[in-house]
Amino acid sequence: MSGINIHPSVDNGVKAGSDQFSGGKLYCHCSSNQVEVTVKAQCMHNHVCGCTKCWKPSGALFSQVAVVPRDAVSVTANEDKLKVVDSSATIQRHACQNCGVHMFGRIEDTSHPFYGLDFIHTELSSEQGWTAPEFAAFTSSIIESGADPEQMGAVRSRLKELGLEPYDCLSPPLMDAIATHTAKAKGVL
Ligand SMILES: N[C@@H](CCC(=O)N[C@@H](CS)C(=O)NCC(=O)O)C(=O)O
Ligand SMILES: [Zn+2]
Ligand SMILES: [Zn+2]
Repeated sequence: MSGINIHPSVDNGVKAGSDQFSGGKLYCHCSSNQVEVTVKAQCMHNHVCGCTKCWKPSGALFSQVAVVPRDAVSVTANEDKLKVVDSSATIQRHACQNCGVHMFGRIEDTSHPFYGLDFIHTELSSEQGWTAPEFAAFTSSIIESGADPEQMGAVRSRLKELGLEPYDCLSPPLMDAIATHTAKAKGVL
């Protein structure tokens, strides 16, 4: 054990996903009347995120977050418990008002590069087979939640040991995809 709690889903090693997997149900942490979200798709671009906005389980330095097509996501129980955490954010994070867990994040701006994709935390599902996290995003942002800046070398080493290359924004392929979208929107590509 390293003593560094990246996220419970990866702290004992990153488990590979399954090609046959096609989705599952997500549940909030309430002991009764749980919010249930049904996801009818395998996830993509799973990663750990160090930013202050993504929901992290208690004790974890990072969130684990992936995307799925928004039309594959539906709230199938106790939708009345959900509320958008910050309506001014690009990603509208729908959280259970009782336990605080974020059930899905949605982009409503149709011009956004990631419009059409919802953000989900696959550890809210008991099913195995979700695509595994592939990299670490917004690593430096963990400091904004109170992580010791002196610890960053050890955190980045641990991420590399787990095969989660640390970046301080998104991964290069995703940053390239965003820039390509922006360039096309501006007409320079
Ligand atoms: N340093 C900031 C970074 C926040 C940030 O930009 N988060 C990324 C990754 S989730 C993002 O795309 N945010 C859009 C949003 O939260 O709506 C923080 O930690 O709060
Ligand atoms: Zn709840
Ligand atoms: Zn984030």
